[in-house]
Amino acid sequence: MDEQKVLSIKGLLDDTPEEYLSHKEKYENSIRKSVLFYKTLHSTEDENMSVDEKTKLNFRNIVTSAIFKDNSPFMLHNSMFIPTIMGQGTDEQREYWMKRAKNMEIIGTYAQTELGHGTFIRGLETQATYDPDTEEFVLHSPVLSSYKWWPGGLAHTANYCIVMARLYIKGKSHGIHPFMVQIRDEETHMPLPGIKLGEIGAKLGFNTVNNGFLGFENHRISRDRMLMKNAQVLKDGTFVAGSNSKLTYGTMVYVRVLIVSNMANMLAKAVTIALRYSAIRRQSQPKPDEPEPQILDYVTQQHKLFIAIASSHAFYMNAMWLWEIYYSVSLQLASGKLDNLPELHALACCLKPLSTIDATAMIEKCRLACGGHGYMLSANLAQTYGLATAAYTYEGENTVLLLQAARSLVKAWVGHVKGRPLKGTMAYLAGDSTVKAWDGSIDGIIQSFKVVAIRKISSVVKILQDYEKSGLSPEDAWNKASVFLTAASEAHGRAVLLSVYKSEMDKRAAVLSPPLRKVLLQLVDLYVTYWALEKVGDMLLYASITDKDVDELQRRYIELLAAIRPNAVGLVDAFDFRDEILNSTLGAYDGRAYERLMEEAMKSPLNAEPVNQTFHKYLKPFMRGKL
Ligand SMILES: CCCCCCCCCCCCCCCCCCCCC/C=C/C(=O)SCCNC(=O)CCNC(=O)[C@H](O)C(C)(C)COP(=O)(O)OP(=O)(O)OC[C@H]1O[C@@H](n2cnc3c(N)ncnc32)[C@H](O)[C@@H]1OP(=O)(O)O
Ligand SMILES: Cc1cc2nc3c(=O)[nH]c(=O)nc-3n(C[C@H](O)[C@H](O)[C@H](O)COP(=O)(O)OP(=O)(O)OC[C@H]3O[C@@H](n4cnc5c(N)ncnc54)[C@H](O)[C@@H]3O)c2cc1C
Repeated sequence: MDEQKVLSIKGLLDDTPEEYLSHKEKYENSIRKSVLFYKTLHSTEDENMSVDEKTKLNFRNIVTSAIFKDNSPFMLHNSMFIPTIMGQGTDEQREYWMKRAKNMEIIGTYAQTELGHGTFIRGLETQATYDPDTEEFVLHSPVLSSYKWWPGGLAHTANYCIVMARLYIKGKSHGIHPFMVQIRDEETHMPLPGIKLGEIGAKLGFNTVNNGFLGFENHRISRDRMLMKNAQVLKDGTFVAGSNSKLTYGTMVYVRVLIVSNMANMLAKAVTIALRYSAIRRQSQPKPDEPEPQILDYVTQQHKLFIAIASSHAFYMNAMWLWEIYYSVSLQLASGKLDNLPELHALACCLKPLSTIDATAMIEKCRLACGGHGYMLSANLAQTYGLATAAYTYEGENTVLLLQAARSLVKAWVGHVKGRPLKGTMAYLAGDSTVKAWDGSIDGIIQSFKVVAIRKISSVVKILQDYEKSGLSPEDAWNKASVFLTAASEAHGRAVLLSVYKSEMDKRAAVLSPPLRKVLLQLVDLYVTYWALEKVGDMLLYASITDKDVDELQRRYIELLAAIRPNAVGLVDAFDFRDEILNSTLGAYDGRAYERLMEEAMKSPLNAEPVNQTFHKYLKPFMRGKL
């Protein structure tokens, strides 16, 4: 998709900064722009795109959706409504609904979370009771906590949604299943009878995504509205279970993978803004007889920012690698082969949390690295933080996902001890976990991260087993050990992130020009060295690092910062964000940050007049003692 084509759409870019719009105006403006933008985007995506093209388009979608400084009310339509139809619909359901959805004849969302439940899907309370007499499902929200709460676009935008509801047949629950539900009249957009809709209110970010609530009062839908690829309800009410009840969770795995690439993009945007600003900002005078230096020449500033460049590369390489796994597992699922699904689930449950934790922290560090001007909304760093930090919670709250990954790691380790073979990304757990002497090479450090993971997983399994031997139930033992279960998952995730980044770069290095190869491998070295220093406690405990080795690592880290400095601006320019997409007074390519700050300041409605009407109404009487 050509960004120039998108950006040239008349009216897409705001002349009035969104910051000065009301909550309602922000939403209305975002709808206006989404329609403008979507007409262009829509004409460029098709079924036959390659994995790489699709991902790039998603990547570009993500990049381009940044135009809004927030996300679009159409976001869930693309990122969950359509994927759920694809993944959960029968062939005929896909045929019918995909045409309508891709043509934007209907706009959908994905309604799973309720006021009372987000994490615990099996606790969802929205009911879908099958009526064999009319061959319909009756959707009902029995109590307030069963209202759907959070789905993007649900409040005023979508007219259809996938509702994840508990299926009841003849009084028996058959678990959570996806239902295609029309929620608004296609002509009038009025909520249909028995449907209550509204917006959940202002949030830290996502304020144009139109997150809403949805309540049902015995609302009837026909039998063919249950998406029946993985499980079916026959006309007479016979329930036909799917091969694996977790297949209904498939969309969430897809989005978790999408989030890893989204974090690469968000972080790239933030560090482009902060680093370009750091190149033009001059401050302080360490050498009395010299001009104020660029703040980018302060090594502390390089420490704050260069890791963000390397992390964006690491997330992107891991995301591309994970997409390949996702697509191959999806093909296997289509032919009924399920045995690689647990590994994909575990990987997504590691990489989504780690990429969102790191990206959120590093985007905030990019903001802080810009001093006072980083605090301006016109810098677009606070909004970028708001978008990124949401991903810590949505699509599976990070702690919960790390515990899911721990579940797989514990199973793998216990199986390994009993002689069962390990496979895929967990195969390294069978490796030697005793490190005789520290190996400070990149591969040596990555190996040390694998040793740390092995040791943390084996030790938390021992804790679990000791608790169970002491008489604790498996559930209580699990809860007691859960802090160290998440730590073991994080260690596994770190080992995956590091080794995949290195191996994916090695694959690409062969085709790079020597200068480019040198710079990109410096970033890999920086990333590995940074994390070895961040996790020096684990290295001391499990990888036989000595204080001399740490001293050497610190010097290497400082030298790497110095080596990367000359290419730092070029590295963020290489992310190739157009100014309109960065949408930042500090990050524009021309470096005119001060002029842009002033231009944006003058757009404040308060600057329309020299004296605000409150002077005469309140201040003057107050100052004259007349109030
Ligand atoms: C601008 C103009 C318009 C155009 C658009 C342009 C742009 C468009 C696109 C780009 C936009 C830019 C950004 C894109 C980024 C993406 C953002 C998308 C927005 C997302 C918004 C948020 C949506 C949501 O949050 S949806 C709700 C998500 N909710 C959750 O994730 C809930 C988390 N909870 C769970 O998953 C489960 O409850 C779980 C797993 C915690 C427990 O499940 P359980 O049933 O209780 O299982 P349990 O008893 O624990 O047993 C576990 C068992 O099951 C296996 N398992 C679990 N889950 C899965 C799975 N998913 N797949 C496979 N297997 C699974 C697990 O392995 C265990 O197995 P065993 O150990 O063998 O028993
Ligand atoms: C910006 C945004 C957009 C969203 N969009 C959508 C959407 O479009 N559609 C949709 O359906 N949902 C959406 N959600 C909802 C989101 O999926 C849920 O918020 C998320 O799944 C977390 O569930 P929760 O909010 O109930 O938190 P909870 O699960 O209540 O988590 C609260 C705390 O409890 C802890 N906790 C919970 N369970 C466990 C456990 N088993 N072990 C240990 N600790 C636990 C968590 O770690 C956390 O610290 C969105 C949320 C946000 C923030």
